[in-house]
Amino acid sequence: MHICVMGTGYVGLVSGACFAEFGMQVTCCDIIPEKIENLKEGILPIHEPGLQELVDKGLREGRLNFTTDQAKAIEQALTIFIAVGTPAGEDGATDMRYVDDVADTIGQYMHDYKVIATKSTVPVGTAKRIRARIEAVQPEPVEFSVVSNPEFLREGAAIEDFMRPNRVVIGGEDQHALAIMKELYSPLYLIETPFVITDTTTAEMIKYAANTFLAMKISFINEMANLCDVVDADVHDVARAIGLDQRIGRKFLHPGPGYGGSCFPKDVQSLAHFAQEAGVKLQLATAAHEVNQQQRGRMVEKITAMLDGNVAGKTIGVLGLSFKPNTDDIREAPALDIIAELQQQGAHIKAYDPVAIPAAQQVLRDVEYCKDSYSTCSGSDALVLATEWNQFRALDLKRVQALLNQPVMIDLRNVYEPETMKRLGFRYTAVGRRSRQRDSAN
Ligand SMILES: NC(=O)c1ccc[n+]([C@@H]2O[C@H](COP(=O)([O-])OP(=O)(O)OC[C@H]3O[C@@H](n4cnc5c(N)ncnc54)[C@H](O)[C@@H]3O)[C@@H](O)[C@H]2O)c1
Ligand SMILES: O=c1ccn([C@@H]2O[C@H](COP(=O)(O)OP(=O)(O)O[C@H]3O[C@H](CO)[C@@H](O)[C@H](O)[C@H]3O)[C@@H](O)[C@H]2O)c(=O)[nH]1
Repeated sequence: MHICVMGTGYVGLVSGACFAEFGMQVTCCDIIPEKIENLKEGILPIHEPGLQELVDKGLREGRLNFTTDQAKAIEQALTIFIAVGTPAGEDGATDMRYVDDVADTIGQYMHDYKVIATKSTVPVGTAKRIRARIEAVQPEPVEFSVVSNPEFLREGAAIEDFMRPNRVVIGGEDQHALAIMKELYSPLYLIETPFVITDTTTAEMIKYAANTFLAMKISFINEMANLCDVVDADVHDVARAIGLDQRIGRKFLHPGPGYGGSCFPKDVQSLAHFAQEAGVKLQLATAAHEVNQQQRGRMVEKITAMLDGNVAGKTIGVLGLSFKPNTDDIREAPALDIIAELQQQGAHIKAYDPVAIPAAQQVLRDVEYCKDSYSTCSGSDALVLATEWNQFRALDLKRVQALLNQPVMIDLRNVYEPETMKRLGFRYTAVGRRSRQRDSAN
């Protein structure tokens, strides 16, 4: 089956490469010519484990193509996936311009029946909006189906998430389109993937409900961690113990500097915004967002407190710039806001990230970018662990201590054990970790 994917960001590239791996004939389109020229040569715009191998294979075996020729790609395909960005607009509303443009392009170049499947995260009502736009620009009326097929992949684990999803959600209004969609995902039946088949509006709603619930879990544990800090309890034990209750679950209860990335921050706000437009006030979504915003400020306070209340003139080494490990994506990365605030307060910043430095250089000025963790420590008055890349989990702590001007570490991802750090002679703080020796009963 021939499919066309509109957009070569994370979702477009991963979906395209994975559908090609499933045996489909895939054409990925973008409006940025140099991106497409690079992709034709196998040069990827993003760092995602496993993606290079899949793209190389798809190109080599002729199942994966890249083009700016949208007319031809639309003409050839039976199913067209929309995978363009839906960034936050004003007041948390979703900026729909890219989705609208794609719908117009599809309408213009469509000459026979197509299934138009939205993978972008879009506000409730978008399927109807896409239908109306296509009908308005079609040169002559041609039948088509609009389907909502939200994507749940995580950056850094995108291939695995696409190939072995917890579920596939397909929202559609007619059986013919649903049958075509099920056929596309048929390899997943072999691994007994649950399919949720529903209407388009419900499918659109599911994506926001999932992301907002996960964001709420993170904000909840961050609030618990902040309280643990004050009452000297240990949030790891709290998270583990509550998570062992299967009704709660252990995942997404890691405290830290708050969630970042291109999804949770914008999607939580977008849900609250379109709910409000529908006359419904979503207090939990709003609270999750507010807690998340405040968490970054709290991290700055933690760092400042470890430097005697004043960072002016001090050098702070920061490990990790991307919003999470295994990606070079810095969209809404907590590290960036924290660095900007520390700079505002007069600190000099040294920073290292395994892959995100080129992206960070575009937005963060006056940072001394380093070649590895140890050169970041050298001459710094404190070390901040901002993103939990694996290589930061296994630092030679004796060497770190020797290189720092003073043995101060602020671990925003709770990678190290407070007691071990204390034993090694560090002045160490984390997020919600108990700092004094445990009771003898423990
Ligand atoms: N990033 C993720 O992990 C993830 C996961 C699930 C869902 N989503 C959702 O998927 C969507 C895409 O996210 P992303 O991170 O891949 O986006 P992105 O912004 O990284 O990439 C979007 C791409 O679309 C291209 N584009 C814009 N207009 C176009 C047009 N008219 N025709 C063809 N291409 C066009 C852009 O040039 C860009 O390359 C968003 O709605 C996002 O919320 C993202
Ligand atoms: O216990 C946790 C788990 C995550 N995070 C943070 O939350 C953010 C998002 O992490 P994650 O969900 O792993 O990455 P994303 O790639 O943003 O994926 C989310 O957003 C995607 C886009 O909608 C969805 O497809 C995924 O299902 C959803 O997990 C990151 O800043 C993490 O550091 C925490 O602070 N604590």
